[in-house]
Amino acid sequence: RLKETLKTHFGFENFRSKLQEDVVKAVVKRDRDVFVCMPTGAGKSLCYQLPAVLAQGITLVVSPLIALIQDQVDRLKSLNIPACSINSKLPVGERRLILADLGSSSPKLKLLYITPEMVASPSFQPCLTGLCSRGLLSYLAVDEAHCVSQWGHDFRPDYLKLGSLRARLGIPCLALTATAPKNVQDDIVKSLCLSSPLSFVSPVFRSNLHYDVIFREILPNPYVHLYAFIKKALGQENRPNSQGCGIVYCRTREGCESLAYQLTKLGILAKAYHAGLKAGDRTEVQNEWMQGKVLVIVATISFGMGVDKATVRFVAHWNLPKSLASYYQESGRAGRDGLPSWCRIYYSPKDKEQISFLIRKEVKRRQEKRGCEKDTDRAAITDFEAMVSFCVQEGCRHAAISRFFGNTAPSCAGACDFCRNPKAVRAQLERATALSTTTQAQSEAPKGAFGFQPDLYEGGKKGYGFERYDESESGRGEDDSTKRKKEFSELFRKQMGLRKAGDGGRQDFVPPDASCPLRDASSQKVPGLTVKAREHCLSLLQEALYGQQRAAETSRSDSLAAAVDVEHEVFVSSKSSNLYKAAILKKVSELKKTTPGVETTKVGGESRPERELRQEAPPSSSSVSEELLGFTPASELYSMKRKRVGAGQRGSSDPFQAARDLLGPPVCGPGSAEMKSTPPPPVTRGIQARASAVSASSHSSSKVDWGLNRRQQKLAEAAKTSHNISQYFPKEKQQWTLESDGKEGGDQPSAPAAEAAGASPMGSEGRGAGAGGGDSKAEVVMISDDDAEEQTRAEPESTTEQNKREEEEATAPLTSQTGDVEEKRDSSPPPKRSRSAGGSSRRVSFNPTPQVRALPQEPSPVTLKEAADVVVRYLDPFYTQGKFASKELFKAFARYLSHLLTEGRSRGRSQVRAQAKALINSFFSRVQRCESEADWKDLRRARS
Ligand SMILES: Nc1ncnc2c1ncn2[C@@H]1O[C@H](COP(=O)(O)OP(=O)(O)OP(=O)(O)O)[C@@H](O)[C@H]1O
Ligand SMILES: [Zn+2]
Repeated sequence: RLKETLKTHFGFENFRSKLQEDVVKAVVKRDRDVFVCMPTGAGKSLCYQLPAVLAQGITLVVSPLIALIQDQVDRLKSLNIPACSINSKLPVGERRLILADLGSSSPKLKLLYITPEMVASPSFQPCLTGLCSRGLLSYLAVDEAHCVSQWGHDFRPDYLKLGSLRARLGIPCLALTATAPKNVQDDIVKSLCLSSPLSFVSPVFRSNLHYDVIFREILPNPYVHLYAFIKKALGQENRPNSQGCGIVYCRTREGCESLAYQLTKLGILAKAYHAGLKAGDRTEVQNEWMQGKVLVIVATISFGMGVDKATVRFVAHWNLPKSLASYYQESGRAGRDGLPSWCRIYYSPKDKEQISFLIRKEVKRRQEKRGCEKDTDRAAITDFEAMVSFCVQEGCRHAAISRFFGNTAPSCAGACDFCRNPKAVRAQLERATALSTTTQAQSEAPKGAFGFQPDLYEGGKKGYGFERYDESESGRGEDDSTKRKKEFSELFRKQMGLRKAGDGGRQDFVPPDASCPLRDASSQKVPGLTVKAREHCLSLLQEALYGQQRAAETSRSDSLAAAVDVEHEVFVSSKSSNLYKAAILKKVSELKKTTPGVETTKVGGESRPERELRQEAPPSSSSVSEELLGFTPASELYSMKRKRVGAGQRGSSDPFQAARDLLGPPVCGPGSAEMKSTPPPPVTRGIQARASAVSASSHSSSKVDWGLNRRQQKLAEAAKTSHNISQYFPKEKQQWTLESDGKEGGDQPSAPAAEAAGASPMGSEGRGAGAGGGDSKAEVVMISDDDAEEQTRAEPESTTEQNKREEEEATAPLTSQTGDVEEKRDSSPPPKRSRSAGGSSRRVSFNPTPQVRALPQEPSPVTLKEAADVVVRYLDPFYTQGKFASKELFKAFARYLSHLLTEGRSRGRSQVRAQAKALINSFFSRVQRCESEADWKDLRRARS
C-alpha cells in the first residue's frame, strides 16, 4: 500500500533509501513519536507527506519560513494532494475558504502548513482547538526541528512553544532535521516532549560532494579564481550546454551585487539575490536560476531554504559561514541528484575576524538583554570555531563535518582537497601564514584556538548578527537601543584596542551585517564613522519620519526607505564623523518640529537618542563651521519637506507658511562669516535659508551658494517695503486654495498608477512628509534609485527581512540637471498636488483667501517623475536582457533620460512617451550593451 501510494500520489517507483522506507513505515504505525536526522536532499519531506496522504484527518506541519512552506504547498498541489498554509500573507478570501473547510465535518485538506508563530497566535487557537476536539488531526510534523534547540545553529524561540502544543494535541509527532549534532538531537527530543521516540539518524557523509578550501587573500585575482572554479564545476570547459548551475553565498547584499557583476563581466551570467531586493525581483531571479536561464545565483543565506534543485553542481562560499552546521546545510544544496558536485569556501582571516566580531557583539547584546548567561551561550562560538577549524586544519574535510555531527570519520576517497593532495593544502596554509605574519608583523600573537580570545566571547544564545530567520526584533525600545549603542561602543573600543595593539593603527572598520539597510554601507568615506553609528542615526531618522508621516498612514518600511535616503544624503556630504552626527541630529530635531503631535520622551527638552548623539556631536558653534565647510544646517534643509525654493517655484509649499517664515524671525543662525558681520534683514535671511536649501539639495556641498534668482530678489525687495507679498505667490495661492479645500488627489496618479510608480505610500508625497507640493529637489528624489525600481517592480514587501531594504547605490548628485529643472520650474505652471490629511489640515488654519478657489487651472506638463515612469517602463526590458553592465548604469541612464525629456519646453505625456521610446530604441540600435556613462553622451544631440 505504501509503494502504491508512493507511485500514484508522488510518482516515485521506489523509496529513495531503506531509511526513508523505514521511517515511513514507522510513522504510519502511529504508535510512537519519530525523530529523523537525515542529510539534506535525502527526502525527509516524504516521510510525513506519504503518511499524511494515507491517514484519516489532517497533518499539521510546522515549518520555519513562509517561503519554504509555499514551496512545499505548491509542490503538493501540483501532485493533487490537498495542502495549504495559513499564514499572515494569505489573502482574506483564501483564508476564509480554508477555515471553512477546516470547520466542516470532513475536511478535504490533508496537510496544513503553519509557522511556529501562527501556532502560537491567538487567532489560530479556535481553529486548532476545533480540529483537535473533533479528532481531525492525524500527525504533528516539525520540520527543521533543530530550530527548537538553543544549541542549534538556528534557534527559533517560537519553536519552544511546540512542546506544549505537542502535549496538547496528543497525536503522534514527527521531528525532522538535517543538521543536528548529538546535543541538539537530545534537546529536540526534550523540548518537543517526544515520548521515547524511534530515532532514525543517518550519517551526514555525502560522498558525491567534493569539499575544498581556498585562501582568498593569497590569490592574485580571486574573481578570476572563482570564475575558473565555476567553469570547471559546471563542466563548461568541455560541455558548454550542460544543465548544471550553482550558488555563490556572500555575507552582505552589497557583496552579492558586486560579485554578480564581476562574474558577469568575466563571462558567466550571474545574478544577485538578497532580502534587499523587491519580492518580485527575488522571485524573478530565483525563477531564472531554476529554469537555467541564469547559471549562477550570488546570494545571501536568505536564499536556499526549500529550494529543491537537483542539478546544483557547486556551492561556493565567498565569505565564511557562521557555523559548521549551517555550512553543512548550505553546501548540502549541491548534488541532490547524487552526481559529483563541488563545495568550496574562499577563506579569509579578515573575514574570520569580522564575523567573529559580529558574533561576539550579538552574543553580548543578547546576554545583556536577557540579563544573565546561559550554558548554551557558548554554542554560537563553538560552532563558529568549528567552522574556522574546518578551514585552517590539515585534515579531511568530510571527517571534520562528520565528527562535528557525532559520526565517525567516513572514508572520503579523495572527495576533499586534503585527501586528494595534502601537500597542496599544507603549502597553502604555509603561504597564508607567511602572508599574515608579514602583514601583522608586530601585532600580538592571537590567543586561543584559531586566533580567538575565548574569554571575550562569554557565550551567546543564538545571535550571529545575521540570523537566517526573519525573527522579529519588535519591542526593542529606546532603552534597548541606547543600551545597544553603549554596549557596542564599549565592545568595539575594547576589540579594536586589542586588535590594534602594536599594529600601528590597522584598518578597524567593522563591516555591515548582511541585513544592514544603509546605502553604501561598506563605504569608509567618512573617517571614524562606524556602520553601527550610521545605523543608529538611521533609526533616529526613521523614528522621526515615521512620527511625521503617521498622518499619511505611511508604513514603517516606507519611513525606513525615506530615512535611508536622508541618511545617505548626509553621509555623502559629511567629511567627518562628528559633522555627520551633528547634521543627523539637526535633521531629526527639524523633522520632529514638523511632526504633528510629537511623541518623543523628552528629557530636559531633548529626546533621549538626541541627547545621546549630542554627546558625541561637536559643540554648537560647529554649525557655523559646517556652513563654512559647505554644510547647510538641517534646520535650513527641510529635506523631508517639500522645499520652498523661492517664490513662484513650481509646486512649492504653502505660501503662508513661506511668507510667515520670510517675515518672521530668522530661521536659523547665520550662514556665512560675511553674514555674521552684517546680518541681513530677516526676510533676506529667510530667502537665503531657502537658497541654501536649494544649494544643499543640489548636493553642491563644497560651497554655500547665496545667489538669488531675479524673482527671489524681487520678493526680498517687496518684503522689505511691504507685508503684502502675496502677489508673488499667485500660483501657489491657487494651489494652496485647492488643497485647503480638503480635496485629496489633485493631479496625483490614480492609486494603481501611484503604486506602480512607487508613489504609494511613499511616492512624491511620502518623501515630502505631507508638507507641500513638489519642488525641484523632491522631483530629483522622486527618481532616485529605489523609485526607479519600484516603478516597474512594485510589490508589497511584507516580511521583516524584506522590509530591511538596502539601497546599494549612491544617489547621483544630478546637480546640473537640478539646475535645469529649477530654471524651468520658474516659468512652468504648478501641478496640483495632493497632500496628506495632516498636511492639509495644518494649512487650512491659515487660509484667509478661500475665494481664490475659482482661479483657472493651468494644464500640467509631464513631471520628472512621470517621465521617469515612462523611461523606466521602456528601459526595463533592456535591463532584463542584460543590456546594462550594472544596475547603477541602468539607473543613471534612466535618470539622465528622464531629465532630458523634461528639459526645456513642457511636453504632453504622449509626446514624452514617443520621444522616450524613440531615444531608447535608437540608443540600443547603436549600442550593443551599455558599459559606461560615456555611451549616452550623444543622446542629447540625438534628441535635438
Ligand atoms: N523516493 C523518492 N524517489 C525519488 N525522489 C525522491 C524520493 N523521495 C524524495 N525524493 C525527491 O528528493 C528531493 C529531496 O527531497 P526533500 O526536499 O524531501 O529533501 P529533504 O531531506 O527535506 O532536504 P532538505 O533537508 O534540504 O530540506 C525532492 O526533489 C524529492 O522529490
Ligand atoms: Zn577527505
